[in-house]
Amino acid sequence: MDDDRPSDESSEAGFRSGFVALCGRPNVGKSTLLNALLGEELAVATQLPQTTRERMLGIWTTERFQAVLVDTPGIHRPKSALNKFMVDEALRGARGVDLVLMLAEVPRFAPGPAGEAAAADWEPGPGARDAVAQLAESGRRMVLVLTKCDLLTERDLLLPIISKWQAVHAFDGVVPVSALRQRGLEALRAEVEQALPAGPAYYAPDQLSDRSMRWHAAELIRAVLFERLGQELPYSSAVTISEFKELRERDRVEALIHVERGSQKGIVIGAKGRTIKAISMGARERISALTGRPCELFVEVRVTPRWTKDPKKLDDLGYRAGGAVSGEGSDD
Ligand SMILES: Nc1nc2c(ncn2[C@@H]2O[C@H](COP(=O)(O)OP(=O)(O)OP(=O)(O)O)[C@@H](O)[C@H]2O)c(=O)[nH]1
Repeated sequence: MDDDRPSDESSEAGFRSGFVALCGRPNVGKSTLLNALLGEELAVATQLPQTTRERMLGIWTTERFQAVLVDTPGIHRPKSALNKFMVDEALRGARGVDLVLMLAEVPRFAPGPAGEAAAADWEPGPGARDAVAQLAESGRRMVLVLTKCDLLTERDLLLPIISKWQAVHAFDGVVPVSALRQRGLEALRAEVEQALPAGPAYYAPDQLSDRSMRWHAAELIRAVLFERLGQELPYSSAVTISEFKELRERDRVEALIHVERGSQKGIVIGAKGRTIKAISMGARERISALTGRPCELFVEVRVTPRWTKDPKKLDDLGYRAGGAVSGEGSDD
């Protein structure tokens, strides 16, 4: 990345700073890890794969370093224009960083001898291997982060899993974590610190993300929408904010949920408007928790036919290639 930091003579000797990409297949737990490291719900984390659509910078500042975390959409084989956009975003996110964290979920095995036998035969899947191969092309330092380790039935299985991964790629380090249980985060912190070059912070120490509250509000509404309707409304919805006003006592937010068909609009609204009401209430609480202020939220549902298929409509809804990270146009 271009170094556009102002020279800061007052920066502490020994302070480090730089960029770290969080990469991996969809649903491996990138957003949950980012939120665990930052201690806030900044990135949308749901049970459904591919809920992260655009890159966002999470700013992780400690006494010793500032790591600018690039949360990328999952790397997968794209079919639609939206999916292609997401994969391009992920690979773009890995370019020019100081460290790539390749996240992979630990495999799950039954306890006992049957599980041990299955573990002996286990190999990382073709999708994850593809992702590693694509990321390796960036030539960056790459650490494997084995996620969701709380789901591992026996700790003894960890070493064989790690050696199978090391046969796929010579990673610069391997860190098992559980973001949900806050385990392994210290070891990860040490890996990150070690990979960052000496230099002053890029952002103010209290800044948590490069995105506006407006953007986070749309993401949080999308998170609630996915949680409530994920199975019924897979990936055909988008959220835009038509107004975000900071009033004296509260924020006033007007949002549009875009779906592709009239029938989907009916699902989002629900019988007697119950679903949309529940979505608004849930999202209002989450926005308030992030801003620390009361929030008044108005949500409307609009049909935008075929928006996931049409690059022009993606652009209109804010999924703009390369536009997610400010000042990075020269990377494209
Ligand atoms: N048990 C367990 N579940 C986890 C952990 N981390 C994440 N999960 C769950 O895994 C699911 C996916 O997590 P996300 O953080 O949304 O994954 P992601 O990689 O950002 O997903 P994409 O949006 O597809 O890129 C969610 O249901 C999380 O609660 C963990 O440490 N342990």
